[in-house]
Amino acid sequence: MSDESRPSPADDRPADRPITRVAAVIPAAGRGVRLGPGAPKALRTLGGTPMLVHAVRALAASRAVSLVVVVAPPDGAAEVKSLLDAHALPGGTPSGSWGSTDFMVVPGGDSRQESVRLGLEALPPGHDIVLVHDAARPLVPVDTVDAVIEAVRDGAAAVVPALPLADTVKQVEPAAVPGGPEPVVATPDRARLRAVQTPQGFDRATLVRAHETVTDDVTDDASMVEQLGEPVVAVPGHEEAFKVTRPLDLVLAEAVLARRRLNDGF
Ligand SMILES: Nc1ccn([C@@H]2O[C@H](COP(=O)(O)OP(=O)(O)OP(=O)(O)O)[C@@H](O)[C@H]2O)c(=O)n1
Ligand SMILES: C[C@](O)(CO)[C@H](O)COP(=O)(O)O
Repeated sequence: MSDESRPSPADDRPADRPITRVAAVIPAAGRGVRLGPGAPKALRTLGGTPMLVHAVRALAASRAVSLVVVVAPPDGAAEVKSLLDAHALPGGTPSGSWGSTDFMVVPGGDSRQESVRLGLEALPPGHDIVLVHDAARPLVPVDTVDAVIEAVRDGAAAVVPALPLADTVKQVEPAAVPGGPEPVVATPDRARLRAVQTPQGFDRATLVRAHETVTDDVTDDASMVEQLGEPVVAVPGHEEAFKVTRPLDLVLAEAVLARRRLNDGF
């Protein structure tokens, strides 16, 4: 069975635990400059299917996720809506819904942070847990999505999936001339560092407050919650939740998809 259709354990909660509805915001408005010339990154294909469709399927694979808000390129919301309608899950679901997961599309902004904020503003009431997931991480396994949801349901205000580093990391000073040697000033203890992925999961009120309060340009939502002084916890991430950023990442993503298809026999 594929990761896209595998049943999700995230709803197997004890009977006394209240149901908390989960929504996901998928920022997909980036241009993909580092990937090179072409369509906006989220609309480029992997295995013949747009990256964004893989990402929405990955989130919708969790039974806990009842709404996905896709944040499209600023002038591309209608195109993205048509694309998602055309790729709705098999079974003849109505427009705007993939199985038991509804979706909506809103236009994004100039930065990831602004796009996430616009997605959050569009969220209807009734979803108390919000995941934020990069469209550029199309192959995240459902078990990782569910682990993040579980940690928020267990009481964490902010949760990030994260992996230990494979490389030693150096802190450097800027080079004297562009492209020149960069003086190394420190080697942080790798054992205490993590590479952070998405989906990141939040208590909705905390995430909204973070986006209302923090004005610095930051690269992930959890760091905004850190700036509020609220605790953020890391849970194990997954190698297949990597971000498609540069051309070589596309090669890896195609290989992962091909392996899944071989394993699943389709
Ligand atoms: N104005 C922006 C910029 C980024 N993103 C989204 O944020 C996620 C992570 O960003 P990144 O991988 O950096 O994507 P791009 O900004 O498209 O890449 P680049 O920096 O190479 O242009 C992606 O899903 C991207 O679509 C967004 O919604 N709105
Ligand atoms: C949110 C993120 O994917 C966590 O690793 C990352 O920070 C996005 O960074 P980018 O520079 O926008 O690719």
